[in-house]
Amino acid sequence: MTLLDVRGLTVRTTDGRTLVDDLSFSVASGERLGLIGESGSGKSLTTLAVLGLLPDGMSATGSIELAGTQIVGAPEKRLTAVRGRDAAVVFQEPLTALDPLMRVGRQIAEPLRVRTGLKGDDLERAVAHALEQVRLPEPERIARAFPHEISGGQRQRVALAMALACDPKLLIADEPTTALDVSVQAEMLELIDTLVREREMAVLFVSHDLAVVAKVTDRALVMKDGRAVEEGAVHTIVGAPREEYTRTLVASARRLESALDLRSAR
Ligand SMILES: Nc1ncnc2c1ncn2[C@@H]1O[C@H](COP(=O)(O)OP(=O)(O)OP(=O)(O)O)[C@@H](O)[C@H]1O
Repeated sequence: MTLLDVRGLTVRTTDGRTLVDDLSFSVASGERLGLIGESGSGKSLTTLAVLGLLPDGMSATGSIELAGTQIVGAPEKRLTAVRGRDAAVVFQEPLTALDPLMRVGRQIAEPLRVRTGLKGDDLERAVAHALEQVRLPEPERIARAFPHEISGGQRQRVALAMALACDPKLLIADEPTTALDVSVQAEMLELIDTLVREREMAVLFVSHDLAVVAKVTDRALVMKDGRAVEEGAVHTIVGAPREEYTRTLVASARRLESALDLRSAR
């Protein structure tokens, strides 16, 4: 069953620049699609459009159907109902999602309360459980902390716990490991992979890094200058890229990988 169906999506600025150009793709329930492309290719704007979160001065045309709801042109009330329940997002920078002045536990409690109706001690236990699920040690301590009192990797886990709190059908992950130290990137990727598999959740995974996309997704869509260049199974894209641009991405991922191998061998 199709969960997300994007047809002819075009994002323009009010001064007439086209940043996403006639893009079409779909994601089935439980499927994992990677959006890959260099910086500026339009990946983030595409995911923001899916959530109806385009910045001021930009508008979308075309069609985005998410779990049966038309997002393009939808009133804010309809978008609020969709966010969290049908699709939730983890951004590159966890502080985007977190309120700096609110304790972590309260930030997770709010979406949990809305979805489950839990209160008091039950809600507190559910918060601790949500923190344990993203493998945070000492959940009670983390729940009492403010975002600046925990590490970047822990903050990203908290942002993931918030995104998962409403049990969305689609998780959008926009470069979720890019801002993290290399040492915790692999752990975070593994965690996202495990949690979405357990929940049979669909994923739209955005990255400029083909190696990362290959780890978490089944299919990938390659974007360049706001357009789709190539789409297919990840192993086909990596093993036999058809387009010149994709070949360049694959080659640079290989170069990086071998450079890292050389470094770790030292
Ligand atoms: N708020 C904005 N105002 C004007 N132009 C923007 C804005 N946000 C993005 N753009 C432009 O839109 C294009 C696509 O940006 P987008 O952020 O979607 O790319 P991306 O592929 O996600 O790259 P990155 O990984 O660097 O975020 C770029 O040319 C960018 O400069």
